[in-house]
Amino acid sequence: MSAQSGHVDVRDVSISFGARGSVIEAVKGVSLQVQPGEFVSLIGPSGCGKSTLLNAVAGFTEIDAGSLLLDGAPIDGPGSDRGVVFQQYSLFPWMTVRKNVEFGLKMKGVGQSVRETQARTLLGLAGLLAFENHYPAQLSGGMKQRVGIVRALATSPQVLLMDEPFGALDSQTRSVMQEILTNMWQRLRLSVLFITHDIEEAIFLSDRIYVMTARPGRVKAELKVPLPRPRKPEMMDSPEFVALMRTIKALIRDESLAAMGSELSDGGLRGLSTELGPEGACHVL
Ligand SMILES: Nc1ncnc2c1ncn2[C@@H]1O[C@H](COP(=O)(O)OP(=O)(O)OP(=O)(O)O)[C@@H](O)[C@H]1O
Repeated sequence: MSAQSGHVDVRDVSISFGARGSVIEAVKGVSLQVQPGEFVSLIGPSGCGKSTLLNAVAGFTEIDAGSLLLDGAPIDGPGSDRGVVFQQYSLFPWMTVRKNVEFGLKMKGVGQSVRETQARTLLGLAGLLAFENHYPAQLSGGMKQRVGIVRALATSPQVLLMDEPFGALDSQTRSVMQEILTNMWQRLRLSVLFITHDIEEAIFLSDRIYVMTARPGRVKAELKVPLPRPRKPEMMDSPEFVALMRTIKALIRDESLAAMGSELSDGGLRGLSTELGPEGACHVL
């Protein structure tokens, strides 16, 4: 089954913040795409505008220039066609797991029995059915984030927008979450735009990765991940994985150095080369 919708088109988008003379240019002239059913990650130095861009696609942040399209239609605010998952779990503490998941459907006017069936199906996929009547405070961090993902998926969005969703989790839980997310994504065939600081995570999960420059964030490179699906943890030792990891590390390090100023790079760190991965896999812009 291949996805037909969920095409995100970010065209020459610029976003700045500020008032009374002090303007911060967060994102400048960014163009990127997520094809229907594709898993795309955004990675880049801290403060380069990743969250700003994702928030704009979510419809939470206005853009100054360019255009944002979902399946050809302009994005002009939040909508149930996009599910959003943040690093903070943001569940309603007074509601049970299932009621949290049902919330978006209730807001859309979906009746009780359909809501319940849909919530239970998704909770089953995420291995959480046994916890449907628990409250968030009774769950571990990984479980809370799984509920957050299930909640974002409940309204059947075409696109899932994820901003460092596993950033607060320990590495064991994180890798289990990565596998759960990949499984759910493969079954549901939706598009994902995923932000992470973790290069290994970006490679393991993605079809393509955009590396951003230091602020104002622009697209520095676009890389295809040449690994088959389904992904297996042992692929992390493959030459392709290791080469891509090295390439992205160098690209980001160059940008972090640029952001920190030329003195540092003149003081012994200069000479770091931007090694390119497998031929054709990396397109430095
Ligand atoms: N609401 C806002 N008002 C003013 N400045 C903002 C606002 N949101 C973001 N910024 C600024 O825009 C720039 C980009 O921030 P953003 O959070 O998008 O970066 P990021 O790449 O997601 O960072 P990190 O990886 O550290 O989470 C930063 O300089 C930030 O201070």
